[in-house]
Amino acid sequence: LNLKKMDPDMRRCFEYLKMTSRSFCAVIMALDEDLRYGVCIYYLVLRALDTVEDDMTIALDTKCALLETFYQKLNVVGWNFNNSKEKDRMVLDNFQIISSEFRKLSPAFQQIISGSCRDMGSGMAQFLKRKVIDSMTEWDEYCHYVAGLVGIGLSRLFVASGLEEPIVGSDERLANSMGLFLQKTNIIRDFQEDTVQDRLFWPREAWIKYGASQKSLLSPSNMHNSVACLNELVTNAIQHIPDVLTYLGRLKNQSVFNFCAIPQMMAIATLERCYNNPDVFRMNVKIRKGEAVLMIGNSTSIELVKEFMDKYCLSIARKVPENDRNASATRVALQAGLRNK
Ligand SMILES: O=C(O)CO[C@@H](C(=O)O)[C@@H](OCCCCCc1ccc2ccccc2c1)C(=O)NCCCCCc1ccc2ccccc2c1
Ligand SMILES: [Mg+2]
Ligand SMILES: [Mg+2]
Repeated sequence: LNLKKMDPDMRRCFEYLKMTSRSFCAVIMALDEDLRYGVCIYYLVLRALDTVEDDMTIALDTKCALLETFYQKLNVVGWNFNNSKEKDRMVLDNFQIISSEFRKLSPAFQQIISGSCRDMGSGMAQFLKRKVIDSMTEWDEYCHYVAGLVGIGLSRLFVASGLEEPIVGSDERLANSMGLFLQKTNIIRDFQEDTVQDRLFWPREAWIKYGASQKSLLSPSNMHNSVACLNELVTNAIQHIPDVLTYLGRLKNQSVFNFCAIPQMMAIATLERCYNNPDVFRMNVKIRKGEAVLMIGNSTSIELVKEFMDKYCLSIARKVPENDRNASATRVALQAGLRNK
């Protein structure tokens, strides 16, 4: 990456990427040239939008209006937002740098990124007004807005760049599943830290069978039920694996494949660590660094990815408790993931 040749504003955008994304920075930097710039700006624009969504100090009506109109700020020269208290507020404080680089992208890239931001902002506003996520269908809907749309937008960027075939961008169900698998894994893993901050992302239709409220799953006396609820949500998430493998199998460009495969590998490894694990209710369960490094080196072909996927699905299958009420559903979901050999 030739930081010398790059204009100073774009250099600053890569700095913001490094500082606000632990898990996506390296894989974005590894993308082929023009995709790298477009995806970096795409990330920063949506991270800025998400930082507004996450900021509990912004009044509800102010926040909803800002989320719904945020995409228009991409064309307001000099606009930024410096009232955020969030950890990633630097992308809002310096939004005018990000939007100035956005306006240098190709019209095709600009249209994809702006449309994605518009749809995500309106979906986020919709869910802010609902307060809780009720049914499993609403869980899929929320994850569609905050992550499925990213999979769809990225797929369109891959096609617009000429590096991937049209079907990658037109099959929105598979692209959506790429996002849902990642976001559901995050929501499952982040349960403890989200719940103590009163951020409720676990669907009521699931936890209502195991406790009086999402918070009640934190109480040690309820641990058997809490773990059963956790296992039910992991079972729901692994149902996206066949779509993920089909999507990855269609990719032709090596840098695009690595960019798409590595986050999915991190997700299945995280789900394997979370499954049937009471630590999820005490701390943020992380995969071991060595394991992550091993996966990154071995996620370069669909055959290797399928081998890794099988390894983790078998490891989860070995942990399924006989008396878990979802045991058979979990085994069926794991079989579907394995059958995709
Ligand atoms: O605040 C935090 O630190 C975490 O926030 C989570 C939340 O608030 O729920 C939550 O915020 C979601 C709203 C903003 C989405 C920002 C994003 C993320 C990754 C990208 C990767 C490439 C390009 C653009 C991207 C945009 C979050 O970051 N969840 C992590 C999972 C999101 C996955 C997005 C995604 C979807 C499909 C993909 C397909 C291939 C490769 C990467 C993919 C990445
Ligand atoms: Mg966030
Ligand atoms: Mg958020």
